[in-house]
Amino acid sequence: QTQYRELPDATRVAPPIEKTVAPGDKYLPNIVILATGGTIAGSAASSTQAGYTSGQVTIDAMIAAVPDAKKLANIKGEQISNVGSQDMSFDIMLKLANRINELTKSNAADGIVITHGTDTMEETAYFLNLVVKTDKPVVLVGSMRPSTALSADGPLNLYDAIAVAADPEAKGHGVMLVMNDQIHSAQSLVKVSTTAVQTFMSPLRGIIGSSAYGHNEFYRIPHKIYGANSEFSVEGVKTLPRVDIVYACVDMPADLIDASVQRGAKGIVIAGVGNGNMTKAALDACQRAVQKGVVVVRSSRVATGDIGRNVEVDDNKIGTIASYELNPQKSRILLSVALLKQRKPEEIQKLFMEY
Ligand SMILES: NC(=O)C[C@H](N)C(=O)O
Repeated sequence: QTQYRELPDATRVAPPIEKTVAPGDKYLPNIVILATGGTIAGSAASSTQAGYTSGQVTIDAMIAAVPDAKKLANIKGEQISNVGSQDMSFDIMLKLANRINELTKSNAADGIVITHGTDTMEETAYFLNLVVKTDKPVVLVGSMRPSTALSADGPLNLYDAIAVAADPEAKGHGVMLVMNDQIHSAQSLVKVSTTAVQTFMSPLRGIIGSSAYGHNEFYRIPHKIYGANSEFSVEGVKTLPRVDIVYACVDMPADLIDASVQRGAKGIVIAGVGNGNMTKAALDACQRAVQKGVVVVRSSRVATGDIGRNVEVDDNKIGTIASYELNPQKSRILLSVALLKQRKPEEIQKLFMEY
C-alpha cells in the first residue's frame, strides 16, 4: 500500500531561518556537508570558457565561498570523494548511505547536505531515499556552472541547501534536491537539460517546495515510502547485484538482452519505447531471461508518464514487471536494492508501485 502522510499544517510558511536563530545560539542546528564532487566543485582556467573539470575544489573552499551560511547552522564538511558524478559508483553511494545513517543517529547532525554532480544525481538521491534510516533532512545539491564561472550557481544553491537542511520543517520529506530555488523529492526529480541551470524537474509530481536565499516553503510531503519507513537496508552490504539497462529503439537488437543474461545480470531494465514497449523479438528475449530467473522490468525512454502493467504488453504472460513512475536509471536502483533479498516477482512489482 502506498503510504500517505499529512502535512502538520499545509498552509504554514516557514519563517526565514536567520531571523529565528542567531549566530552562536546554542540551538543553531548541526549540519554536516558530505562532499562527493561534481561541477559545484569544478574549475576551469577562465571564467567564460565552456570546458572545465568536475571535482577539483575541496569542501572547505566551497564552505568558504558561502560565509553567511554560518548564520544558518554550525557547519562541518567531510570529503567523501571528489569525482564528476559520471564516475559515481555503488561503492561511494554505499559509503555515503552508511555515513548518513551513522551521523543522523546521534546529535552529530540535525541535517545533511550532499554536494554531488548533476549527471547521476537522480540515482544517488533515489538510492539514499530508499536506504537512509532517518527523518532528518537529507539534501543533495549541485550546480551547472563550475565554481570559477561567471555567475556560478553553486554558492547560492549550497546556501539554500544548508537552509533547507537546517529547517526543522524539512523533517520527514525524505531525500531532497535543492537547486535553482526549487526543492524536489528524490523520487520524482529528473535531469532534463545537459547545460541549463534549470536542469531538474519533477514532471509527474511537481516540486515539493521552494527555497530562495534561505526562505523555505514546503508545499507537500512526498507520497511514496522512504526514509525511516523504508524496508530496505544496506547495513553491511559491500556491493549491489548487477542490473543492466537495455535501450529500446526501432528494430532493436534483441540479443543485447540475451548477452546481458549471459554476462550474469540478476536484473534487466528495458528503457522501452512509449509505455515500456519493445519489438516482438525483444519481448521473446525478455521471456527467455525471466525463465532463467532474471528479473526484467519494463520502463520507458520517454521523459514522463506512468509505465503500467498489461497496457500493451502482457506482463502476466511474459513475467515482466512494470516500472510505473520510475525511469530506467531509477528502476535500476530500486531493482538492485530489491535484489539484495530473495523476493518473488509479484513482491518486486509491488515495490515499484510503493516506492
Ligand atoms: N553539472 C554537473 O554536475 C555535471 C558533471 N558532469 C557531474 O555530474 O559531475
